[in-house]
Amino acid sequence: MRLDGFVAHYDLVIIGTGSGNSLLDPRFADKRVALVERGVFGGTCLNVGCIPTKMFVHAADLAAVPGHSARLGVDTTLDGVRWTDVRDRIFGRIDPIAAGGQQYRVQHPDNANVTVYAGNARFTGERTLEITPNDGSPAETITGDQVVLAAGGRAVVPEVEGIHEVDFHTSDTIMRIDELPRRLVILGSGFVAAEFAHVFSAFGVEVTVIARSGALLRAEDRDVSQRFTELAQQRWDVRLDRKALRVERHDGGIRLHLEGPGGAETADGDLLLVATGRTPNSDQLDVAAAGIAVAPSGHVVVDEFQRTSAEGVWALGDISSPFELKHVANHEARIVQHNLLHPQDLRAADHRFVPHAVFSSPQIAAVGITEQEAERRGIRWVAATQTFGGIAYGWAMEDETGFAKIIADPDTARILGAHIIGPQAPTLLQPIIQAMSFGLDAREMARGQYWIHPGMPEVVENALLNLF
Ligand SMILES: Cc1cc2nc3c(=O)[nH]c(=O)nc-3n(C[C@H](O)[C@H](O)[C@H](O)COP(=O)(O)OP(=O)(O)OC[C@H]3O[C@@H](n4cnc5c(N)ncnc54)[C@H](O)[C@@H]3O)c2cc1C
Ligand SMILES: NC(=O)c1ccc[n+]([C@@H]2O[C@H](COP(=O)([O-])OP(=O)(O)OC[C@H]3O[C@@H](n4cnc5c(N)ncnc54)[C@H](O)[C@@H]3O)[C@@H](O)[C@H]2O)c1
Repeated sequence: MRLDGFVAHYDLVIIGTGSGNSLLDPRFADKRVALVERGVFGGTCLNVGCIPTKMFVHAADLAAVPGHSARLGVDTTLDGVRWTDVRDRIFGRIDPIAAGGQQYRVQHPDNANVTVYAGNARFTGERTLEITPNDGSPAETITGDQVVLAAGGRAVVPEVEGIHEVDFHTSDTIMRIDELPRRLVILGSGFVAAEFAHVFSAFGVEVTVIARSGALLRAEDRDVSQRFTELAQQRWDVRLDRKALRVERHDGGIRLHLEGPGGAETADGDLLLVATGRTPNSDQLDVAAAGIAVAPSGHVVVDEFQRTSAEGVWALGDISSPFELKHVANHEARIVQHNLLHPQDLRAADHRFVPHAVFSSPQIAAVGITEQEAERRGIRWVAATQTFGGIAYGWAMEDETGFAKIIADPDTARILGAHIIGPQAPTLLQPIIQAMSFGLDAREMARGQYWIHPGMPEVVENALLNLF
């Protein structure tokens, strides 16, 4: 039993068990640590993000095979998609990992120094947090010499009239539904929209995508975004330049009222997926009460060492990073880990060449600047493009839509950016990330090594050769 007014003090308090959980290793064994998690242990990527989505994408890629194999002379048919089997296989593998991770921290002797709080943390003062346990027991106050904010973000729900009166989904819930809908309306046209549109359409669902702007994935290089939009229009009902005005229940599902170039219109679906971005959880943590500065976007402000504006408070991952990507959260976790252990030898995070990939169909991967950005920032550049169809493996596949574009500095030949749309795009991008990170220039990269023939990386080799 805790006495009234009891405050538990720790050397280190970590809020969030996504990337936050990976901070702890045997080097922290002599420290008293509190680990606070209000939701499912393991955070977004494991439970509702990268991992399950890519497991669905893999299944969707298999379901999509009959759509493109016949023109190569291989007739296949899709006999069916056992949605609940797909779903249960995925979460039957993921849920035990989350449960096992929690059990390890709570019960294993390795973690004798760690106290796990299953509850919501909120700052009430400098490095002072009130924890409201999930089980309804009384709130507790804890303090820490060091505090790490790894509390991530959450899906944003836009202010569309009636949205809270219908049963809409976000990426948190759509993967656990009990049956496939006949029709799915997706509001938004970014990462989540592109990946789920592919998954559900490959599984036979009629998908409508509602975009505010004139293209899908418009943060990508303009040619990539345009190509993706053209291809999407062949598979899905894509509505561009639409404003969502109102949503209502209709015919057992939903009806979205839109305003577009052609005036008023509606989009009907059995389910609505809201995919309009994410916001950091800094507000719910009440970081202002601890004197922690926040940017207008809601991201906690950090310096190059991942320190916040408050003494002894660090932040990493989606709560402070506008990239909102797991590899960035992982990198920042390693930096915070080092800096906690070596306060006299702080390391800076490296955000120079942060890549991303969209696991839709086709796949997209990019790193560095776009031509549009180079123009905006007054950077001199040269760009070259290579189609997949123009190299042996892509030609063999009869790929007619994929390409790789590489942007370089005309004087130094340093690579400034790369944008790939087509099969295996994330894998093909990796050597370019490596070249940028280690300062290998485009000429050297193209000519100073062998490229396996006829391997798909020849698309990168030829884009590089086309540059100079
Ligand atoms: C559908 C989807 C697909 C994605 N796919 C990819 C991908 O393919 N590749 C990629 O790089 N990134 C992907 N991401 C992004 C990636 O998941 C995130 O960047 C990453 O998980 C962020 O990690 P984090 O540790 O910062 O936060 P999280 O993993 O979100 O962890 C934060 C934890 O803090 C807890 N928490 C929050 N507030 C409190 C509080 N007040 N008290 C106690 N606990 C709290 C939360 O419950 C959560 O468990 C995807 C995201 C989504 C939504
Ligand atoms: N493969 C990956 O790495 C991956 C996959 C999924 C998600 N994620 C991460 O999760 C984050 C969230 O993904 P997301 O797709 O929700 O966000 P996003 O920022 O990629 O896209 C949001 C979309 O919603 C639109 N939008 C915003 N407000 C709107 C409104 N009021 N009405 C209509 N449309 C509106 C935007 O124009 C944009 O198209 C991303 O930032 C990404 O970093 C990454």
